[in-house]
Amino acid sequence: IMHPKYGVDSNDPEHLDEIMADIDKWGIDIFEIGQLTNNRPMTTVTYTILAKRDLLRAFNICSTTMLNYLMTAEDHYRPEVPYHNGYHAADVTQSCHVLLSLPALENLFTDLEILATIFASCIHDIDHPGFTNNYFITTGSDLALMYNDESVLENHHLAVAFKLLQQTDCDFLASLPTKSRQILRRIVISLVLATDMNKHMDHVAHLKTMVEARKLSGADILSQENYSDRLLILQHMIHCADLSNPTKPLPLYKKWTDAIMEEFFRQGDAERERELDISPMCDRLTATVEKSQVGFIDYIVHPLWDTWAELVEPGCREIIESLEYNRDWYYNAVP
Ligand SMILES: COc1ccc(-c2ccn(CCC(=O)N3CCOCC3)n2)cc1OC1CCCC1
Ligand SMILES: [Mg+2]
Ligand SMILES: [Zn+2]
Repeated sequence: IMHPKYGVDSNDPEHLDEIMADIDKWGIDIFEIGQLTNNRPMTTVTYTILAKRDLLRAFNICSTTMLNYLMTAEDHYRPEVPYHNGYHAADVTQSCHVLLSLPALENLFTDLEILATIFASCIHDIDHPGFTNNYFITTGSDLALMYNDESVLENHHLAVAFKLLQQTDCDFLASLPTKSRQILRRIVISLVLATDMNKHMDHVAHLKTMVEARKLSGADILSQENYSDRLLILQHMIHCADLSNPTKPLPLYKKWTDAIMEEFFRQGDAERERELDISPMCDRLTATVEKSQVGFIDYIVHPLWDTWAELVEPGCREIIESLEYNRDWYYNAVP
């Protein structure tokens, strides 16, 4: 069967063609893709990337099965959640796609590692309820009980994503040899677990160590055959993509900020309702949105991207410049 060009139907195919021409570019408008595909940004972006990278052919993946899986997975993102929905999944997937194509990373990863990274990105927040790990832990939720307070949401995203493969005509990995399936599953698990903010400091430290060691040994940083270093780079990559909003063109960044703040405020509303302490930045009555973004950039996003830039230099220069421009904009917008 022939499928639509990007895997999904569009109310305005010409316009979608124009937007999707920028699929390899940092700063593509994910919101517009969603509007042109009846809220299917994740399926549209992921299918297009897999097809463009020839990964469907490389692994003999049936397009119909791939689209069944992607549509079902996208249906398991919650549209009522302001930030952690299918739009964010599409954004992280497309961002990883661009980072995978950086010149410094050319020919470094195997097709299986690339497939795993794109799969991990598109499902990395699946069935996100719109509350943080901390909320589930402090409220003694079943989810926290299930995962013993350890990367609760990230473990849930992984379990849901792999469970969906058992649905009829959704197992797009069926054609992979068992060994490849096991390797892919191992990579996907470690990448989604790497998106837990609690792992952030260890990640940055670990990558810094690796970059320093490579510099000292004089070896070209990115010519290693060593699997664990390649996995470390992919973990850092998906974490950078997950925290890439402040590096995007300002109009997009501001939309992401509005969305995450609304999600945080709804958590704050629930905490106020339940007479719990209101989490930082979650109180809509006292929040300082601009100041919070400046702090987020200075303490989290900039150090993370600086470490990444050192690894892939000079491929990240525009991204860092965009981040610094946006930081100044929010700094000057502080009331
Ligand atoms: C555009 O703004 C943001 C975009 C992304 C993030 C962000 C932080 C960590 N992640 C990774 C997922 C995670 O671990 N989370 C999800 C957010 O809540 C904390 C646990 N994502 C935060 C953002 O702003 C926050 C609100 C004001 C300053 C910080
Ligand atoms: Mg997450
Ligand atoms: Zn995420």
